[in-house]
Amino acid sequence: MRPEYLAVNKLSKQYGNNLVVKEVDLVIRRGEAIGLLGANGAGKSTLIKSILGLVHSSQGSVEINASSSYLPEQPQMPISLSALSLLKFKCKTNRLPPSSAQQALDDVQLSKQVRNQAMREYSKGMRQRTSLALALCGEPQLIILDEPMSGLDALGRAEILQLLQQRKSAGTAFLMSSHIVSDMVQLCDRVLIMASGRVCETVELHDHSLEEAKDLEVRLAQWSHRHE
Ligand SMILES: Nc1ncnc2c1ncn2[C@@H]1O[C@H](COP(=O)(O)OP(=O)(O)OP(=O)(O)O)[C@@H](O)[C@H]1O
Repeated sequence: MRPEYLAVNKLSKQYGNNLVVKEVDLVIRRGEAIGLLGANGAGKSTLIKSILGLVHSSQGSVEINASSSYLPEQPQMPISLSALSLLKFKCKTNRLPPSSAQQALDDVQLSKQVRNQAMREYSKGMRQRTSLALALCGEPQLIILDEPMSGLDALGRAEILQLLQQRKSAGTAFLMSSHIVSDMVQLCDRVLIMASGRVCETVELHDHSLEEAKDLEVRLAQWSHRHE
């Protein structure tokens, strides 16, 4: 059996009296991609932050047995730097070969000219590609992505999806939240539908077809209505 990269057991998170993540169980193995789907406020980002220890979980346990990286929903970028300087800095602090910086920026298709400009001059899509390059740089075994396609146009989404699929085929594991069901269906093996902090249903994907995407949309709408 493929190694377990992430094991989450009965994880809960409470803000004041508000229980926003409720007893979530989750296992991700090498080469698996798991999607988190849910309406605004369902608890996806809080679950991700609790897994990463960025917020203290109220209950439960998390085991990560892999090198990992994280793309936040709203990355804070040092905009006076260029993407290349930022990636080179990451390589230095993580003891990665300097060539990994150029490689990651090639992978996300940020042009040679743009990667040398200060990020304050970037469009939203260029910033998102830079954030993705940061998450992919050094080829971590487990990559956690909170809304990775945010700000990308249709072609950009297709390019990034293809890149993530290649990494997955090579054994990288993913946990990804997104509102774009069609993207999620193309990459993921399983999708966890969340509503009011709880995983209401786990949907296994088989042929990654349009029909599976439509079925997922219907299930998401049903669960989200029940928890309004
Ligand atoms: N720092 C915080 N303090 C108090 N409540 C919070 C905090 N962060 C999030 N919440 C609450 O937790 C709940 C879940 O929020 P979360 O951001 O995890 O949802 P989400 O599913 O990621 O939503 P979206 O799709 O809009 O990004 C919401 O009710 C939100 O108001």
